[in-house]
Amino acid sequence: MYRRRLTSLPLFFSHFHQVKRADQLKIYQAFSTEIINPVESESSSTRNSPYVAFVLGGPGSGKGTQCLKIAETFGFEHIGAGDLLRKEMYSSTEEGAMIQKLMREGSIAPSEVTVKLIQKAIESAENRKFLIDGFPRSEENRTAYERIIGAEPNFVLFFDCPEEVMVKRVLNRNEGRVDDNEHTVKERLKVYKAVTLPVVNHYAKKGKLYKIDGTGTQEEIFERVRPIFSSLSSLV
Ligand SMILES: Nc1ncnc2c1ncn2[C@@H]1O[C@H](COP(=O)(O)OP(=O)(O)OP(=O)(O)O)[C@@H](O)[C@H]1O
Ligand SMILES: Nc1ccn([C@H]2C[C@H](O)[C@@H](COP(=O)(O)O)O2)c(=O)n1
Ligand SMILES: [Mg+2]
Repeated sequence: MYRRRLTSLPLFFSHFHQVKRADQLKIYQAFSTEIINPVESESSSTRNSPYVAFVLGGPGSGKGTQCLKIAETFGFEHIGAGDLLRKEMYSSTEEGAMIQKLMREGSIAPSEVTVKLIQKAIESAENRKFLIDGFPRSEENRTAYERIIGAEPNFVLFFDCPEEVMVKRVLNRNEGRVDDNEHTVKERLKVYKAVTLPVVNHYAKKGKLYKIDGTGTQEEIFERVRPIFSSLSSLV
């Protein structure tokens, strides 16, 4: 069954041409989407475990916006790690107060807290296909997920966007977020470069990373994302 389903893949990948980078990683490039060593794994839904895509990118790179479109078009459940933490933040607990402080500083919450919230969201959903948006933000997040959930993601989407574009989007967001201000966005960018980009590189080396050009209109970006999910619909 697995082999038969994979026969559609060469068709999909024929839209991409292979190029070699200086570091010898193979990259399949189509328009602005790079698939670094694409790996197709057996359909998780057939094994009854969740099918998971992590969604990464800097603050304002468009993760949440694109996740909404993917969820609507391809039937994935969208779990925003930041959204879960924000919900927790508004609970009048000690943990809520701690999260609020971290968010204002642009820091990352303790991995155990975030992973437990994600675990609860996965377990309470009827859907078995998930987009986990804004996670893992650090190597510690990543290893905590592997330890607590006992699995790796099926693949990772990464929205690559210039810093000035991200800052402009964040400062125009106007959703009342405690971290949407010039000071916090600068801190978040520092954390992103120092702590999140190594996680992106980890998945690139493992052949699990789809790198998407995050510039242009929301629609243009979604057209770069669409083929990835279209090619999956026969697998998951
Ligand atoms: N392609 C785009 N062009 C212009 N504005 C965009 C685009 N994509 C998203 N936006 C807007 O930019 C802001 C940030 O987008 P979004 O919330 O999706 O980013 P994010 O990556 O989830 O950021 P964060 O990590 O801070 O949650 C939002 O106001 C959104 O409407
Ligand atoms: N894995 C995560 C995800 C998010 N946070 C905190 C820190 C972020 O600045 C904030 C907002 O997240 P976003 O909505 O931008 O994904 O939430 C975290 O600590 N750990
Ligand atoms: Mg977001």
